[in-house]
Amino acid sequence: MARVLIVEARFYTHLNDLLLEGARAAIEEAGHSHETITVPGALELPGAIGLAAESGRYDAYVAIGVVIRGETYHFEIVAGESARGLMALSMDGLAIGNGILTTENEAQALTRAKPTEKDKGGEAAKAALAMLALRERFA
Ligand SMILES: Nc1c(NC[C@H](O)[C@H](O)[C@H](O)CO)[nH]c(=O)[nH]c1=O
Ligand SMILES: CC(=O)[C@@H](O)COP(=O)(O)O
Repeated sequence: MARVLIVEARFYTHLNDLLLEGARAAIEEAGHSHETITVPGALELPGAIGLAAESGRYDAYVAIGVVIRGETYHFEIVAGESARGLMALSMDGLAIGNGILTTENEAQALTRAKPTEKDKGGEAAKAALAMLALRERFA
């Protein structure tokens, strides 16, 4: 049984709850265990996963968050840098699924967060487990 850490950036509570529902369902359906920690925003997700990875307690990681464009360039920073940070950790060999929504508006985020619609939380969890299986194949 794999130990999966879900790291959520709780910036939009109702959207995160939907993403978490999908991610947890996917992990449980695959027969693995999970726990969840919370950080303030998407920019903190890569750092939190990096810290957790140093503990050696987890086999895979799912990043959950929602970044919705506002009035300034900050969207590009938050969306781009959180993704870049996760990619860097993945290239270091961590099994990570990216469930950070980056959307123009809340309606786009909602349809992607709902497990009954695009289920991006579940998709990210499945991606993390796929990368874990791949790592075990090459071990
Ligand atoms: N605007 C959004 C943010 N911004 C906050 C940053 O992620 C970060 O927590 C802050 O800059 C302090 O370091 N975060 C999101 O997750 N979603 C947003 O839409
Ligand atoms: C993605 C963001 O950082 C955004 O929500 C912040 O909004 P604004 O650009 O209007 O400050």
